[in-house]
Amino acid sequence: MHSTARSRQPMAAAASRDDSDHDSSCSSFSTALDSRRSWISDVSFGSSSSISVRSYCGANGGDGAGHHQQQLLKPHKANQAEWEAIRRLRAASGHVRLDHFRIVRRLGSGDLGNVYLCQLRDPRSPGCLYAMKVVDREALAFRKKLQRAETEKEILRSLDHPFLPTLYADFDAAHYSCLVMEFCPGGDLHVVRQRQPGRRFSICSAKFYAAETLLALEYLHMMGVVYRDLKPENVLVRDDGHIMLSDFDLSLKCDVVPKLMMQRLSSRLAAKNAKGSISSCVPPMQPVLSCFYGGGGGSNANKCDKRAKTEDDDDDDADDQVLDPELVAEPFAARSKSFVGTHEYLAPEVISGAGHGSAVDWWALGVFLYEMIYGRTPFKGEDNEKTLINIIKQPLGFPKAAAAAGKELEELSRAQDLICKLLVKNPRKRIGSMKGSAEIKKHEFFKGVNWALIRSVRPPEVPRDSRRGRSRTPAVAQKLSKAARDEPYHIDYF
Ligand SMILES: Nc1ncnc2c1ncn2[C@@H]1O[C@H](COP(=O)(O)OP(=O)(O)OP(=O)(O)O)[C@@H](O)[C@H]1O
Repeated sequence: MHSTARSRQPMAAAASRDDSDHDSSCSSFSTALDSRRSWISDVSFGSSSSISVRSYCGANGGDGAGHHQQQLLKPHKANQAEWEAIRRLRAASGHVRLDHFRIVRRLGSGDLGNVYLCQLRDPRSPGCLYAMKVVDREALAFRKKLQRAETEKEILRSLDHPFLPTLYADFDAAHYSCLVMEFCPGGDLHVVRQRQPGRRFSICSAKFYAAETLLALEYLHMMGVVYRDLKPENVLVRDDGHIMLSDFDLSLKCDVVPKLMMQRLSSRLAAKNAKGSISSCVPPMQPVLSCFYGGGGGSNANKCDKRAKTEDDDDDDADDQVLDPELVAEPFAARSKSFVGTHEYLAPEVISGAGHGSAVDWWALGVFLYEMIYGRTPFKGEDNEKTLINIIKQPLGFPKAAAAAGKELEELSRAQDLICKLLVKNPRKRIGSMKGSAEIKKHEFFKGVNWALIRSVRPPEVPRDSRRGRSRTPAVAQKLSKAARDEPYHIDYF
């Protein structure tokens, strides 16, 4: 259905994506737009107490002391070469500036600006590569999209998670704003999928990518960010094969108040948990998802099934229940009427304009999982308008299973069950809408996923250079001659 990666490039024109407030009625849909393109027509609402965009520094930012502190506090990046190189630079020059970098090539273009691969001119940091997003503030102000760029910057500054981008530095140069982030050499999941047999991921690969994406969304929700633009094109692959969710210009930032939710638990299980014995299918220090390695998983899974059944049986015994508190940090109060996202991934409540919150990300996770497994999105119509009608009206269906059998078939039916629960049209009845990610993580499809150690799992695919143990640095960037290091930079390069 989506023949090539090219056909899914965002279109250049984006009349409907701006910061202006707009009634989110269906009449504003442009059916000519690429259905894979993200866009926004924004009316945010809600009680002012529930939505507040926090400002981390002055409007024009710059790599100054204002948010220095914030950029130094990235525990996940401790000892990482790229991070250390930027820290050294800051210590030596006080600021990070455009002329500290050499642009290697353009990585891509988005609605807001261009992204370049670049490297530091500092000879002490050979091979440190970065992705620099450059936006022309004057042009954006003219197109009324400056606020989106500011929101993206603000969100990026606040992130520190292995599956989300690290903002190493941000600064202004003339009327350009530059964001220096991690470079992902593995491309995006849309492109990666095109390379798979039948242009579909295996269930195990889909499970891996969905699990990491779920963790990224969980963290974002905990930070009060509703992502609103999940699609394979926005899931980039790092040099180690793990994912990085990118592109936050459509995200909604709001306050989140963590809640203690009480869940019913059998007294036996509660006692077990209290002793530190956590119910899990995978032994605590086993950094694998069994299905990625074939062997060994089956027996584990069987045991797990049996244990789960025993616990379920316990749960059925109402006299034997205790209440177990569970911390849920989900931006339940977030509400927006923006018509925002990518057509094929829009949740029904976005289309109806009834107002939406964080449940839109769980809907999008369902579409994402569906597309990874079946190679197409579930409600795609002949044009954008038909796609939107299908999302609202068409019941969810699955293509006939191809040659799946045995364990693969079992996994497929678990995946289908999760997709059904994520693609519930009523957001209040959708999985995740009551207890956030915790509810989804417990679904049978993710049985065996060691959430805490998924970072140590070998991903389904690792970008070629790193797998061979070579530097992932492209040849062009590996050795920077003195002349290249010192060559003047031209702001009109952009
Ligand atoms: N950190 C990165 N590493 C490698 N490539 C990147 C990185 N960030 C972005 N890119 C590439 O640059 C392109 C443009 O990125 P950007 O975040 O501006 O946009 P986008 O998703 O296309 O934009 P939008 O949806 O906002 O129009 C992406 O499609 C991706 O291919």
